[in-house]
Amino acid sequence: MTELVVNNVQKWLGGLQILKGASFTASRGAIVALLGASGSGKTTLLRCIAGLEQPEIGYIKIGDRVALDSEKKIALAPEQRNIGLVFQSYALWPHRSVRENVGYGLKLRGVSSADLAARVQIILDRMGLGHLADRYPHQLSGGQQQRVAICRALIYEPRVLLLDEPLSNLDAKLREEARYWIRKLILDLEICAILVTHDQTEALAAADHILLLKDGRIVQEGPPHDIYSNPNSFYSADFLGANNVARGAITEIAGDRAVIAGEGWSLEGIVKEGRGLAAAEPAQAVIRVEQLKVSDAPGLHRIEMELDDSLYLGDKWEYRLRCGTFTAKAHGTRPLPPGAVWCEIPPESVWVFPASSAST
Ligand SMILES: Nc1ncnc2c1ncn2[C@@H]1O[C@H](COP(=O)(O)OP(=O)(O)OP(=O)(O)O)[C@@H](O)[C@H]1O
Repeated sequence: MTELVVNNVQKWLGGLQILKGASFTASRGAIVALLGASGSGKTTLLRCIAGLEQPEIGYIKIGDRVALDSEKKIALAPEQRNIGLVFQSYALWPHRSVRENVGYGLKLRGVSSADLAARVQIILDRMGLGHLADRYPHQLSGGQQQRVAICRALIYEPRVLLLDEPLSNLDAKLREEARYWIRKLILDLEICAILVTHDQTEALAAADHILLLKDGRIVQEGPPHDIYSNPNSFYSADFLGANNVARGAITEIAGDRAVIAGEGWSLEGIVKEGRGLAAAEPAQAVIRVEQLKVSDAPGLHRIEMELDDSLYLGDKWEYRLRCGTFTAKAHGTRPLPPGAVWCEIPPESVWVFPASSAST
């Protein structure tokens, strides 16, 4: 069931157009990640949904209420929108206890103290914070503070939960745990969540649907697996994953197959974005690091490369490889001596784009 409709949202700030027509829908029991480089407009879009920014153009519906309709001059205030907001900084009140932090919004809305106490206790217990109700924020760990911030947003029973980089203040281990339990919580509560992140791993792991933003536009959207395995532009391909990028020129092209080559190397690949690709034109290819397989013998789709070094990464080894002007990384389970190796690069994993598509 659709809980959030965002249509053609356009926003100017300081004379610049920051959002250039964002449209998407989100359903109950699903997490949509707004992913993109710094400055791509993720937070601005979230703030427009929350009502903290007012777009000059656009339409936003939350549940069954129209929150924004620029044509009809409708713009609901944040507290009328039935949303919960969690900020990166958590924004807890330092001089209020956990119980007061979570319940304060309800108190302002005139909820009776008995009802308020019961609702606060239920949500704190649910999040494993019941025993910390009388503590103050400075007496809590970062992870606990984050849970309090989420309780405070959920206490209103919002239709849509908006999360702005909620995990970025946690250390790496806590972050992994937090994205698991936040996902579980949202699925259990069957609410709709919009998660702003610049961390691709977080978006891939936590979201059901990713919107990839660039310069105020959604340049690709889809389930994490689709975005990862079928990027529609160089930006999408290069933003996600760990990649090797080969820059050269097209030497052959027929349909969706092309050969890209540079000084001392040549690779067969598939054309992911045909616009502007022709023989002799500059081009670039993205190859996910995990697609390269290093071996010691020639074979189908194997090219000879020079192995410069093997770096120990703990759970694997990283090989630094070179073939003319093409340099690459690959992974393996053991260190290899420097020298000539054969590297298997299947054409399906060599995604060819025009050189100019770096900026689109
Ligand atoms: N009040 C403002 N006045 C002018 N420009 C602004 C204002 N707020 C944001 N911007 C600009 O809007 C663009 C988008 O900012 P936004 O914070 O939405 O990006 P973001 O994708 O969330 O980035 P980050 O990951 O760094 O938080 C940036 O170029 C930013 O400098």
